[in-house]
Amino acid sequence: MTHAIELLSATRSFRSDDAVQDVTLAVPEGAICGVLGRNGAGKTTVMSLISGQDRPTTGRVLVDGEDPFENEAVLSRISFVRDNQRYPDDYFLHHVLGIAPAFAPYWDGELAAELVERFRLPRKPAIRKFSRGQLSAVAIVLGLASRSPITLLDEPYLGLDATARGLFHDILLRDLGLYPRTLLLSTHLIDESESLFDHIVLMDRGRVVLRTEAEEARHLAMCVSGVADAVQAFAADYPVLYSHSIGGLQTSTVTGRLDDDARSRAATLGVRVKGASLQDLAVAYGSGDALQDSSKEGISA
Ligand SMILES: Nc1ncnc2c1ncn2[C@@H]1O[C@H](COP(=O)(O)OP(=O)(O)OP(=O)(O)O)[C@@H](O)[C@H]1O
Repeated sequence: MTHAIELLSATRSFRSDDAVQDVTLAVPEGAICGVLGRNGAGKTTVMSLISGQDRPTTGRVLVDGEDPFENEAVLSRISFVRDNQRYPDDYFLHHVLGIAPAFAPYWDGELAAELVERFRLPRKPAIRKFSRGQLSAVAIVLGLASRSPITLLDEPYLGLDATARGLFHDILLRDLGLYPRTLLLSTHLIDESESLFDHIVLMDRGRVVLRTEAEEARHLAMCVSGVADAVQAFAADYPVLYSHSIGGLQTSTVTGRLDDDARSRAATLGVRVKGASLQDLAVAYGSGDALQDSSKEGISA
């Protein structure tokens, strides 16, 4: 399998703190990879390393098999659109759209025009006066219309209304179908974007705690809830990722497939069980309790 992006034991330290620690991951060419994790987990730092805007303190980052840092040939194939993209104070939308093709050799003006129209982006006022959602829409226009073989979208949904989010999904899938490329997307709106991903990288405190194909993630774990004693009896058979209790009730996320055995055991014990969603996994791994378990699982994308 050809990997568009590889990180090999990459660490990025700032003074004594590691923003990203010993990260190893590989994203196959043409995949849509969700990069998930709590605030400060290291998602933006990973994208900065991949886009050559930053360099690992130790370890390696490879894009199409090469170090992207100061590598013009590689950088010309990457678009990195951040959540806090800055524009000059006097810039209007037409300035941004006018200058974008100079930085994006695969730029498609027709797609940009369609997105501007469908996101209802105004020609006036200046971009600095745009609402939070309009700024996100500008970032999406740049990210999608660049048609870069490697596209990194860092939290593209901030402030976007539900219609605009649906539009983004539709156009993203349509355009990637027509012009396949490798896409990394970080988001906290996990439930909404889950269906987009074919790979998942889940980070916590600078480390990758789970990397897997999205399909596998759907069968990785179960959430069981009910009276604490019964939940604990059920969970005794599985590695527990995360538990929380209120009063005498408990919910636990446990590693294991929701199969007929699990269902009948849950029925016998009188607890509710369901397959863990990606959001459930993100909560479980983000609790910190699951760090050791995940490395034991040895899950890899
Ligand atoms: N330039 C820097 N100097 C010092 N610390 C930094 C720097 N950049 C990032 N960090 C730290 O590295 C950690 C990871 O930050 P990062 O922005 O990658 O997280 P994130 O997962 O993108 O978070 P969020 O979801 O809140 O955007 C944070 O603790 C952050 O404070």
